[in-house]
Amino acid sequence: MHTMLSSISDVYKSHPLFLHHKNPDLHSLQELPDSYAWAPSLEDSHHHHHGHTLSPGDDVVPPVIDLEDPNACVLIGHACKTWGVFQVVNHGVPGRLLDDVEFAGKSLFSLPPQQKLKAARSPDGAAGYGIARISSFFSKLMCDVVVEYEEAMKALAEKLTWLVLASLGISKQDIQWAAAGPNNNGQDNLKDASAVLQLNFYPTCPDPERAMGLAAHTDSTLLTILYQSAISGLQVSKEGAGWVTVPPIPGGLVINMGDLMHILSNGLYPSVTHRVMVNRTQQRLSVAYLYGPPTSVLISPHPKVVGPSRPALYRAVTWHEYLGTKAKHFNKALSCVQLCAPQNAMFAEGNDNHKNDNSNNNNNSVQVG
Ligand SMILES: O=C(O)CCC(=O)C(=O)O
Ligand SMILES: [Fe+2]
Repeated sequence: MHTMLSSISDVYKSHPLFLHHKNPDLHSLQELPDSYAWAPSLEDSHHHHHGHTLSPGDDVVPPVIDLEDPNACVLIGHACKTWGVFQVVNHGVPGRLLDDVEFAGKSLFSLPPQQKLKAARSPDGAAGYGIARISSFFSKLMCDVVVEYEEAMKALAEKLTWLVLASLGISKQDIQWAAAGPNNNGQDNLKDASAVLQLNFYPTCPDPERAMGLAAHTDSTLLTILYQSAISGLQVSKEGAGWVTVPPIPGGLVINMGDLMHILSNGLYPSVTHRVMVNRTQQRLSVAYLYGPPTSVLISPHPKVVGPSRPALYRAVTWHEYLGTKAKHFNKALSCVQLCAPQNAMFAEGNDNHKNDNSNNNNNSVQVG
């Protein structure tokens, strides 16, 4: 389920998706339908890639960062570099609001299928009930909570974006599209940022070993704030450790780096690949706040993270264009906007005469669109 916050609906209009519920009533299944049974390779990854290459004492879960810690910025930078994901506590979003949004989401998904389908999302729509790209006339039921939640998420997403960028040495003044405008009382603001609120519901599954809640992907965002309630299921991919479960912590929020941050940071903060496993006995609700820049602003490796020894790895792209690339090429989308092979470019040392410092070229600036 999606609630539309900005011109993302214009983006979706240009990339219609024709998706249908094959089994609208997944609550009553005794057996896994064939259409939900994934290839055996899934089982391999269930059992064999689970932290076995790490020695005891290694970090096996993404860091939990206290946002009131004076050192939070440094901790965030380290987490972005090594994991691409972290959890935050003391983030200022009241536990009561998290409970309310969870309750509202659960009531929404527990409506009879025929009632939910009345709010089905159209192929070119951003709002409505549906599969994956999914919000609604039901939002009336939960309007106050959703509006309050969106406001809280927007404030937190801005704060986190500045912290992530600050950890790269990028300040507010360095991001033109996000700078304070004449109309916002001189307050720094990610002006006209775009966002989508997505509620995901994972029913219990009679055969969780053979099914997938949400397939492995990266988010096409700057960052995503995820509330996963108390039920685990989210896994992130970490080099050397395989799939690692992100354990739910009370009141915690999961922060994922998305593809646009990957591009903006010139690959220093890679977007995290993640997926969701299903559960035999417990249904699961998650609330994702997918946060990005205004959809028509060009995003490219920032001049502060581009230099003679580290040329820009990606070309400039708008979120609008990138979502189109993602719709077409899915997990290959980042490589579609890559400028040169990473082995030639990434952290190349003593090799600078073969490269240009592109920092004055259009491709490397963040422009107001
Ligand atoms: O349900 C989750 O924990 C993750 C959801 C997710 O990855 C997404 O909505 O993009
Ligand atoms: Fe995701």
